[in-house]
Amino acid sequence: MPYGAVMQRESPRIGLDDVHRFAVPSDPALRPDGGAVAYTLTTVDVEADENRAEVWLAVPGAEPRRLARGSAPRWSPDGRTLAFLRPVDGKPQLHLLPMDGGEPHPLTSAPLGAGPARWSPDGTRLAYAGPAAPQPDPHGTRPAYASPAGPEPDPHGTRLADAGEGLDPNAPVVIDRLDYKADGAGLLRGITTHLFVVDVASGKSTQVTEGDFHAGEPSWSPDGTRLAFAADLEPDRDLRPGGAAYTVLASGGGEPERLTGPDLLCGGVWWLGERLVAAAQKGGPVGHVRLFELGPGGAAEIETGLDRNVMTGHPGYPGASPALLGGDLVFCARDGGCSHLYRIPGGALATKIVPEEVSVAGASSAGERVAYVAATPHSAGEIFLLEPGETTARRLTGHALADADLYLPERRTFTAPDGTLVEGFVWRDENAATPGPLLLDVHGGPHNAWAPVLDNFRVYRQILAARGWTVLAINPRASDGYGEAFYTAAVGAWGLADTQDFLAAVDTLIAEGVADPERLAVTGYSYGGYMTCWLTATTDRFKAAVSGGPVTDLTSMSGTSDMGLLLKAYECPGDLAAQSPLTHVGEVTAPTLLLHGESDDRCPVGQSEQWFAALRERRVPVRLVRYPGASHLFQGGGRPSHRYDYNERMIAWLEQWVSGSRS
Ligand SMILES: CSCC[C@H](NC=O)C(=O)N[C@@H](Cc1ccccc1)C(=O)O
Repeated sequence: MPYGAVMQRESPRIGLDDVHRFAVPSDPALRPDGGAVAYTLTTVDVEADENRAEVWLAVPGAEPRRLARGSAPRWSPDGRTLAFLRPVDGKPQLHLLPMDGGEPHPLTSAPLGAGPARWSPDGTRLAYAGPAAPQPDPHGTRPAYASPAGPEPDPHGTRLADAGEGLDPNAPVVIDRLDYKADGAGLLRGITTHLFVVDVASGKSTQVTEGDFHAGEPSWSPDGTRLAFAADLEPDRDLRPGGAAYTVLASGGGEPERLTGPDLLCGGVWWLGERLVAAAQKGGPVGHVRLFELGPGGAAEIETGLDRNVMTGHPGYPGASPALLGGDLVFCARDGGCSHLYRIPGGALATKIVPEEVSVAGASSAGERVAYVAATPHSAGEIFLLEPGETTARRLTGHALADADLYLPERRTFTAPDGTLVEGFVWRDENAATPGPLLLDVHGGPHNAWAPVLDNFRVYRQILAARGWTVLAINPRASDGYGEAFYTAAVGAWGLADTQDFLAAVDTLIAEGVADPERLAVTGYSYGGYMTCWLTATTDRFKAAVSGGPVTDLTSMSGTSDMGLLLKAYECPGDLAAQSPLTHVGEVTAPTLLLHGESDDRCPVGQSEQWFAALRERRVPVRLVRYPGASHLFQGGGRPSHRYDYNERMIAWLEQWVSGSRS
């Protein structure tokens, strides 16, 4: 599809088919001379029911162009070669694209696939974190890696390991520790993530870390002799949260050298010039991530002057790795629902360098320039370039849905009964009849946040607004972007602490005459699915509910989720039953649609099954829709047909059960 061109649309309003029309850029890489940005563009192949990843190039003043099939482009230090990932026989392998002419050619043939490349400072080697085969099993009982039900296709090829390409799907799986599965990868069967270094000239690959742990993304020392990475090497790491910063010899054969102590839970470490910067939590796994400078004297927190969570970027949690901009540190932190880029000029506090209404999902700097990808109220993602001396970044791409007439979110502040201010966003047609039906939309986490930007999954917001609904997305306490006290305000009090925030916002819109109290509905995913069930079990306000991938029973979650221990010991310490919707399921009357990925290892489908059975037994209208092969993150990277179905069923359910809503 050429730049800017989108398939013809029949209506100026967004429709269900637009789930297939979004083109979403990610992973920008600014050329070392600052003159061009390579990035991944993800589109949908409707026929194949797959997401398609391509490497594109944006040059200021020219139309972006497609370079190659693949993802995760990285420039060589001289700017003449792009390394990127492309699947070969279903496994991501590093390829090289000479930028002064020539075809891309494969560099690696790693048995389990490679990961995104990091060039050595002299451009002779590439490091990556990728899957490593299981260690020999001393008892001889561990089967070779295999997964009977393979996960969804991964167009970027950057997932931990595709454990679905195994040998014997019927082999027993032997489990001795809690970390035997991970959402998205499924059963790990002994596969670990390790660091590899590939010689560019010969293609020879060396595994530089090994052992029973997972190594995080590598970062080169300025002299090219060592790699820094974050990992948890403790033997009982499955029993408590961990993670430390390490360095290891890039040539292989060395032991990792630990740089941080047990007081920091380190999630990433980067060599920025001569500085080693780590992103870590201090004091426990539920709280803000902060930046630390690592030196001979230990780790010193970098003073930003912000009470904001540092966002290094994870699926569903937009952000970017810290980087240098003209010698100053730049990093991402969440503010008011959006991930923003900040710069710390020498000796001063952090300053925001992006507009308020964008959410940054990746950044790359060179000299005094920084390129970033951000969602905006009008687009699910565009590439921007901030030039030296400029305060406004230039948009280099136009991947927004052309000619779509969007309902733009209105930023609102509501006051909870205890006086707490709660922010939210409202989508509605200002000409719609009032009072009208209202859908309360609850985000997951619970430490994620809604942002006032276009979302390539939730087209239901636009469609419902066109049909006279108001969609209300609230950032209640526990949301990210409002300070650490707000972030931790529902620890041990899921549902108990935040219900008032949702109801205060709903009641405000009722009092304003916008929402009809007889036509209220609620939806949400994951923690949002939890809250959907909780609100229908503990109030009688909602006429219908659509609960996606929910947590319904914290007791069974603690032994079945890949994050069960974190949930039980740190998020919901105390009385699990008191915080579980299932305790109150006998009160539910709202017809409920449950939408769940069958391969969800974060909130296993049994959570929906329990809710379904309890409602069905009491003859409350309920339907469970299971998406085969879909992980917890299927809304972002899952099959296009599943994303379409999710939106279609939600709208149909709401219109069926919230009477009088059809315009
Ligand atoms: C400290 S929350 C970590 C859990 C995680 N957050 C980010 O990805 C997550 O998946 N949250 C779920 C709900 C959940 C929370 C804890 C354990 C299992 C599931 C969500 O997306 O809402």
